[in-house]
Amino acid sequence: MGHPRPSRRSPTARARPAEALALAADLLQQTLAFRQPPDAVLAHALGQGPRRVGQRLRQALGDTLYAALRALPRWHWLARRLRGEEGVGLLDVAALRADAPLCRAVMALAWPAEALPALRESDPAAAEEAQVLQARAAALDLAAAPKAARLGLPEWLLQRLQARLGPAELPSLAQALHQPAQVDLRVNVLKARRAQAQAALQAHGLAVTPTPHAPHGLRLPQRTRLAGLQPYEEGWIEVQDEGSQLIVAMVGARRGETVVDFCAGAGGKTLALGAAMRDSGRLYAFDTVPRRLLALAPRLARAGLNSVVTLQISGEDDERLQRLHGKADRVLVDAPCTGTGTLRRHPELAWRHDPASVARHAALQGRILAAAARLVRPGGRLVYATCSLLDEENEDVATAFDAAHGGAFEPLPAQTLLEEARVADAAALVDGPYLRLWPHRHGCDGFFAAAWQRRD
Ligand SMILES: C[S@@+](CC[C@H](N)C(=O)[O-])C[C@H]1O[C@@H](n2cnc3c(N)ncnc32)[C@H](O)[C@@H]1O
Repeated sequence: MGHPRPSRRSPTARARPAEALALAADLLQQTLAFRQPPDAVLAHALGQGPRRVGQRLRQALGDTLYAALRALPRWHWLARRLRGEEGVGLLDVAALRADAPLCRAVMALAWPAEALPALRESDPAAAEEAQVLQARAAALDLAAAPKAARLGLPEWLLQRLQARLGPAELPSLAQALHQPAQVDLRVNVLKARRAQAQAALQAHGLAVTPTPHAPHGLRLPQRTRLAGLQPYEEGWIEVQDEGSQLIVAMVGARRGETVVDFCAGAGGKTLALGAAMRDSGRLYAFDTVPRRLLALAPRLARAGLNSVVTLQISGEDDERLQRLHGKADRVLVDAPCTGTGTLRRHPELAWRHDPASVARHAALQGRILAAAARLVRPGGRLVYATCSLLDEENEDVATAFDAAHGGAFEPLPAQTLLEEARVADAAALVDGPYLRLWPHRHGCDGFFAAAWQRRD
């Protein structure tokens, strides 16, 4: 059964200051339609129309939308209990989206304490409403709520994570996934050394420290505007999570080699591979989505990379790939995945995916990995990576590849590859032969990587 589509009108067009919570509810409804990510919903809704929303309210609405998405089943359970509903079941996202008053209550409950002054300033009645709801919710006993509400993640995801980590560790993972992420930077070794970039950023007053593991990484404690700063404008640094940097370290690309970034997207890892190759040899960046590859061009220019060849492919079986069969020294498959390792940054992904989409991704991942493997030369290296937390997209894909290609590809232990790349404390980053990063254990996004060498 279909649900009413959210209004296509810009909410700002009818938002008076007294309607801040209605606007908030509208933002949540639009986000849960999954036509665009929350940042785009916010930019679209608040960035045009009569500017009746002040800067402070804008910021507060953004913070609240993310806070709501991060623990959605908890707010949903509380909101329905406050409506007097007993025995509230699991969150049904489509039903929530269709229920504007419920969305309003969810946003009121999720409104962070530090953002309440901004609400009070622009809409005192809404601030009063939020405070009353929050006080009433504080009197409810969350212990009676389903586990998904207590931990703030969907049931299907919790089941899988619990099977993997056990019940004791699950709450600390859930808590870590609900925290906003820090900002990691990768120093572009073509242009600067890490200490040099750190000093330059500190000169701008930024509290930047080296990342614990990645040799070229720096960490900022929170989101910071980098545009306009000399180290950024001159291409010394690039925003990249430490986990992504560690995946590139596993590829071990060197000067003069032929390297393929099979799922390059907007090229986060391509840029790091190009720097590792000192802009020599040949680096191919493939993707099926042209708009992503287009976004790569200015980033290549800023990073000073000339050796990258971008190619939009129709899919993993594009015939033009045959020319590269058996030729590449290294192939990275940074596969399309559910992104469950990045929920700190993209909390909406928990609500966009379900077991069926996990299965679809796993099937696609297996096909892409098998196709990409054909490009590896004898003695060359293949790396498969995801930013998913789920075995189905990680170990299961690697194991299925072993079963089908074990005669031709020998698994390489991640720890050895990381140590060769001068990654600090590599032993803490691996699980068996694989790189396995968890937000609550390693403080970065969740990542997985497996590597093989093609037998001669
Ligand atoms: C995880 S993202 C890549 C992120 C990128 N490597 C980075 O570091 O910024 C996966 C990418 O795979 C692309 N993709 C999806 N299906 C593909 C296929 N059959 N062959 C190649 N790329 C594909 C998607 O368009 C998406 O950009």
